[in-house]
Amino acid sequence: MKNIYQDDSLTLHTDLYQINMVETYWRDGRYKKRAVFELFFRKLPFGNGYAVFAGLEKVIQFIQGFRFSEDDLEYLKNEVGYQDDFLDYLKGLRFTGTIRCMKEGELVFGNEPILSVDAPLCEAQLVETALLNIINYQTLIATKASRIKQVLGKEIAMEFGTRRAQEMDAAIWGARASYLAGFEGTSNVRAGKLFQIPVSGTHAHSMVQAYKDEYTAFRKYAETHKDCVFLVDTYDTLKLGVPNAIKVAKEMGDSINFIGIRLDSGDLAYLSKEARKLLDEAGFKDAKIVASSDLDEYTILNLKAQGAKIDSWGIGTKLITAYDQAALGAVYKIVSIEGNDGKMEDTIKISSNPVKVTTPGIKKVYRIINNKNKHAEGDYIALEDEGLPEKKLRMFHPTHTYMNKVVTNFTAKELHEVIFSKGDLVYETPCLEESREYLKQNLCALWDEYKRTLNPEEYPVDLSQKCWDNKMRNIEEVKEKVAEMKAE
Ligand SMILES: Nc1ncnc2c1ncn2[C@@H]1O[C@H](COP(=O)(O)OP(=O)(O)OP(=O)(O)O)[C@@H](O)[C@H]1O
Ligand SMILES: O=P(O)(O)OC[C@H]1O[C@H](OP(=O)(O)OP(=O)(O)O)[C@H](O)[C@@H]1O
Ligand SMILES: O=C(O)c1cccnc1
Repeated sequence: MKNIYQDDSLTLHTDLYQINMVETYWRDGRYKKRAVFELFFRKLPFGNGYAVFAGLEKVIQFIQGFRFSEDDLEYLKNEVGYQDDFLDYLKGLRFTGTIRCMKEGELVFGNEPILSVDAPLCEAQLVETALLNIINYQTLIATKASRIKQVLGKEIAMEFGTRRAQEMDAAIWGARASYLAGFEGTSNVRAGKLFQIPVSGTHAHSMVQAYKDEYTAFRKYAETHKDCVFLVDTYDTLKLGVPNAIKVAKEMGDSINFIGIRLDSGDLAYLSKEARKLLDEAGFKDAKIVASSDLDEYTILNLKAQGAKIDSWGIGTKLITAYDQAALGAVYKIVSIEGNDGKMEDTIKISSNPVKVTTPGIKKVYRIINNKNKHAEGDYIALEDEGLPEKKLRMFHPTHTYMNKVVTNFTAKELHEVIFSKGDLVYETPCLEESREYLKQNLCALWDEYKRTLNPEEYPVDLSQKCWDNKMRNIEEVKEKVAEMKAE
């Protein structure tokens, strides 16, 4: 069936309720009220000690292209039933607000604003869904990839997940997030082209099956390619696969670059150790062993503990689908709104679950770096307009306030950059390589205790005294108001 509408804009990449709320604000005349929303997640994914922020580049693309197309408006009129006057308003709508955000490759923790949108209420509301969609996925995959890299150290990690990804966009942006997080490359050629990520690849079992035997398949491949990694597990890894790879490598000599072999099934520890012996005995001490097959940080760690002789790792399904945790759970919450007198007023959401009570007010996030050892002491969230003490900073846990410390001789690094100012892009986006390097530096400044993959220490994310007092005051005020409303 031919679709009558073009997929020519991303602005409708939102939930219907956002447009419905916007219609209410617009008809009520409230739509231009200044509002500030913050995007954050509550709990670190995978039980990790940190998350890696990714998604800003796509957020920028989305905001720059934010406008309803003629086709979008036609659809909203014909199929959803909005009226012409409201559609006229939507037609002229552009993003005119200010966005502050952490840089890609920043380390991020629970309950701290990654991004804030300060814009007319309608605009801030309409971008929510897309921003969450982008950041939730890319940050999740970057974090998973970083966990895997923590286990691998300097060993090569290749992203192989496209065929198992949740559709094409996920494959592309997941490959980018993995590279940002320290992977050495991807098998996805389009991601390579779009983001200048190194691409590499071996060959599949189908090629061996197409030629019926490994010797012919490897030989034909070697006659057509300089760099060769032969997949040796189609029939019998140690009796047929590896010997055939060695035979072809010897025959072809310097006319090929025999990089090594790939194992994709069976006992990867045992097979890699035995294959290593065969390759060494044949004089191919530099030949590498690549492994793939449902790998993740747990299997890799276990294979290493078994003394597996694997040099390079192809990682697909469990990375690109964030197999053990499907969503990051980031949310977008309003923290301040312009009141009738034009002044900004804090807003709070109360919940019976204490972790779901939001922190009101426009805030800044600082990373407190110890000047002596250059490591992070924790993150400090302060109200936008409060100054930071220069000499002595008291940090305390926002829930367990008895957990506290005084930090001296520190540098407070503000983590938000202004990305859009009054609708204009003012941020110079670093290239992917720079963001990748930035993450490496950030990880160096994080104590190992937060980086281990199993039961890491909890990194402090603290509120300033003013921010904490303000939250408590807001909670009391709302409780009083609720009590009054109940009494009426
Ligand atoms: N020595 C090992 N220790 C722990 N896990 C291993 C070891 N060797 C392989 N694995 C993992 O065990 C799983 C084996 O998967 P499975 O039995 O489904 O198939 P396979 O051996 O890969 O064969 P096939 O691809 O033909 O299904 C994979 O996740 C692999 O990473
Ligand atoms: O295991 P993953 O981490 O998801 O890595 C990607 C997988 O994709 C390929 O298998 P597939 O069976 O799709 O094709 P093949 O015939 O090339 O083995 C490859 O051999 C890996 O096993
Ligand atoms: O190049 C490979 O070996 C590869 C690429 C994608 C998926 N599986 C394997």
